[in-house]
Amino acid sequence: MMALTAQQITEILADQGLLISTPEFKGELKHLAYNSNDVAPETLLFIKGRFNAEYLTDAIAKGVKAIVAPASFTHDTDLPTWVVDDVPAAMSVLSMAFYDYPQNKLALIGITGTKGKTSATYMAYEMLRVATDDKVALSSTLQVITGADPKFHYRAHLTTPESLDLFRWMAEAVANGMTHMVMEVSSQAYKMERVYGLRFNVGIFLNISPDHVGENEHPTFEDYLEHKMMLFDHSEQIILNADSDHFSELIEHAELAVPRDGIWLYGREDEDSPKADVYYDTVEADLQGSTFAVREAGQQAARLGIAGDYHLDMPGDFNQGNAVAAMIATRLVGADTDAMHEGLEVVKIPGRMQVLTTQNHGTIYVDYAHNYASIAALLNFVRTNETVEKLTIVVGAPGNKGVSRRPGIGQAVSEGADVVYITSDDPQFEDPNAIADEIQAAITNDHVVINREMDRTIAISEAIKAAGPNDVVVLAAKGLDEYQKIGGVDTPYENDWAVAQRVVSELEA
Ligand SMILES: CC(=O)N[C@H]1[C@@H](OP(=O)(O)OP(=O)(O)OC[C@H]2O[C@@H](n3ccc(=O)[nH]c3=O)[C@H](O)[C@@H]2O)O[C@H](CO)[C@@H](O)[C@@H]1O[C@H](C)C(=O)N[C@@H](C)C(=O)N[C@H](CCC(=O)O)C(=O)O
Ligand SMILES: Nc1ncnc2c1ncn2[C@@H]1O[C@H](COP(=O)(O)OP(=O)(O)OP(=O)(O)O)[C@@H](O)[C@H]1O
Repeated sequence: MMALTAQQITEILADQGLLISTPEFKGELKHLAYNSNDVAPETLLFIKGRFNAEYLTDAIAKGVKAIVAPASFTHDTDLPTWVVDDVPAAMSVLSMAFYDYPQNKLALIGITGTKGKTSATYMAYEMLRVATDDKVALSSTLQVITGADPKFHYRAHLTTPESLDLFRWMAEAVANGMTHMVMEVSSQAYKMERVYGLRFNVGIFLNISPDHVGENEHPTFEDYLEHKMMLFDHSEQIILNADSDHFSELIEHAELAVPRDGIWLYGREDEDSPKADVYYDTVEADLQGSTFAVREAGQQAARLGIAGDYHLDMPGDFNQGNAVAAMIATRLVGADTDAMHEGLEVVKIPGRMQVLTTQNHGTIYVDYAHNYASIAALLNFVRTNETVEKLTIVVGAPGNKGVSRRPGIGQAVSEGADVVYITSDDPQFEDPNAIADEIQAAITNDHVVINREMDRTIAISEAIKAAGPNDVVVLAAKGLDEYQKIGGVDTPYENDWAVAQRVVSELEA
């Protein structure tokens, strides 16, 4: 049974330089929690975030045995308390000890980037499933997977879980015989110390663009970038996109963290990528997927042995870069090229670049793109296909969240689309029409035909009806979300994919 003695707790916290004071307590703790609702007898509770005094009363009623708290947390109980400098950091180091350092029994890949984390994570996961005969765990925005049996597949709540949950899941993965794990690492994970003290065998840095700046996120872009780059400091080997914005800052930081022969740069052939080790280029592409060639430049890269042509059964030229990063990572943890070929043939990512091909209404994409960088990348990809006549996008922006994304969405539409249906997307407490005004204000290209329809189902239906056989309709930003957040309530919504399928089957019956 998993447990920590009071002495172990004191030693670990002192070793990490986190300890301010130790209780006179000699017992053992058999459960860890950061939420009062999760307290059982013999629990050590972490007091973090905007912890309310009532939660402690609740925890005491449930039999909490001791707490780890910041100096600022005062309470008039005689509960044994470890006072620490930094509770999230303490929670991470104590959780890994409690679960007996499961990360040491897993080859661990961490993936960061403004865009493509989920996609690259699922690609690496599929390749490693083949390579390890299904002994790979996964942690992503969509799901956590700790075993091949679907009973070990959980719905995720955060991109990177709280440290306590992460180490518990890792331990479950180890107990289930998993040997590898792939996980998304958000900048928030570093900021909130959810991965404090965790080392990755391989860290992937996909790209960085302005996003995630605002209330509850990062105060500035520099803060966002700094936290993302912390993955370099915690990785044995680094895979870095040579075409990323801010590349010179990225490589400078990476080289401080890891020797050059532990850094793998990848880039697109035609981008003039600065001295990449691995180059890739499109051989053939259509609206469903692509074949791309991988070339190794120089002796270091040749050690990988992954040169050749690969087929990715998923659209979007940006997904080739995600795939190459994932390929290098899986190679470094033991996958062979057969596993890569097979994994890339089968990978599907819920709500990301899902394609519906119709007879008379062209090709429809359901995709999660929801900021300038991702919508621009998506529209640009469709544009490069010469058979496409009219490009329509259905898009909105959420209320009370990511407000700075609205002009970016308008700009991407202005640059790339022929027709737009501006609609609602989780309006919350705002008026969707006012949000639409902000998007519309940034559509300065007269060529773009603008429609406004705040009922998302109707907007999708009209966009598809108006599309001809050589057109493309992009349903952006909601992926497979099955609700609209309206006035604080998750209001059921059919989901973009289901609406599109229904509309197409009605039209083409
Ligand atoms: C900024 C941030 O990381 N916030 C997270 C953090 O909030 P917090 O510590 O302030 O928690 P809180 O909800 O105020 O509650 C305080 C404490 O009281 C406890 N509590 C609460 C209720 C109760 O009845 N009893 C009780 O004990 C809570 O468990 C918590 O420990 O801990 C909560 C759970 O413990 C998280 O749900 C919450 O994520 C918020 C909701 C969130 O969505 N964060 C976003 C910004 C985020 O982290 N996003 C990134 C992705 C970004 C990207 O794409 O790059 C991510 O990794 O997901
Ligand atoms: N490398 C990339 N560059 C630009 N856009 C991308 C890239 N990869 C994916 N996208 C676009 O971004 C969308 C989100 O992709 P994905 O979910 O993989 O990213 P993410 O980093 O997990 O995003 P988020 O942090 O928003 O959850 C995709 O649906 C696609 O439109």
